[in-house]
Amino acid sequence: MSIHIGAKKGEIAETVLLPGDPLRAKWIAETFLEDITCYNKVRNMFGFTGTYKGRRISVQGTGMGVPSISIYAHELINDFNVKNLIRVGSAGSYQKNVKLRDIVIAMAASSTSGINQYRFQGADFAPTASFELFQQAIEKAKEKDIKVKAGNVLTSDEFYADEFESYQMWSNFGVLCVEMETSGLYTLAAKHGVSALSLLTISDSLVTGEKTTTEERETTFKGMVEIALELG
Ligand SMILES: O=P(O)(O)O[C@H]1O[C@H](CO)[C@@H](O)[C@H]1O
Ligand SMILES: O=c1cc[nH]c(=O)[nH]1
Repeated sequence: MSIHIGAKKGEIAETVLLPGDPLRAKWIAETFLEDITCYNKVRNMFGFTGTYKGRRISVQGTGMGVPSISIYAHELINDFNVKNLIRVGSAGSYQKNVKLRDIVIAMAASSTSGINQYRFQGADFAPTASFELFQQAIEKAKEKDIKVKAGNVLTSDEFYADEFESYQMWSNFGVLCVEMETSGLYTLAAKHGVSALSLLTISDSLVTGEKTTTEERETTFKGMVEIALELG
């Protein structure tokens, strides 16, 4: 057991799916996995282990933002020996051609989060996806005939920006969408020599103002999860 994860050694698989929302973790476990056990209820940040096509896999809620996912990623890697960390999150589109429910694979994550500025003493670190997981995700998406987009995403420290139009700068530099965790996840994976990938489903668009419902954010996004479950 670690500070935030109430599992015993061996109860968490080497590959873990990481939704921000703990209820999405529950939905993923109940919908896709067999023989599930709930190994974590600390702070209601549910974690489950089960099997998918005979392979052991876990799914752990991370909460929102870089500080929260950093706690879970740190403990999963250091206390539970997790090797593949695959985020399955929602994101807001920054581009006209990135539409509601599109799947975006984060090749890299720009960020407004201060932690890497502090960590690298003002220099820039480029948090990038695991090439192996990225390649696998592209292949699996092709096999399943699921369309994906891939590129740079923004990991933001704020959901509600003071200036709504501030998204334009990132959009002008080709950033596909905004979410709140990937930069932290990729940085910790690099630090500890493990693999990470973020798959994101577009839940709303800053360009058009369209939105999915709360229920959809909790319990849909099936395509992204079907790809993620095959990785590692
Ligand atoms: O749907 P999740 O995985 O939580 O991801 C996105 O949704 C949350 C904001 O509503 C942030 O955590 C953001 O990254
Ligand atoms: O972080 C997020 C997630 C979804 N939509 C946004 O606008 N921001």
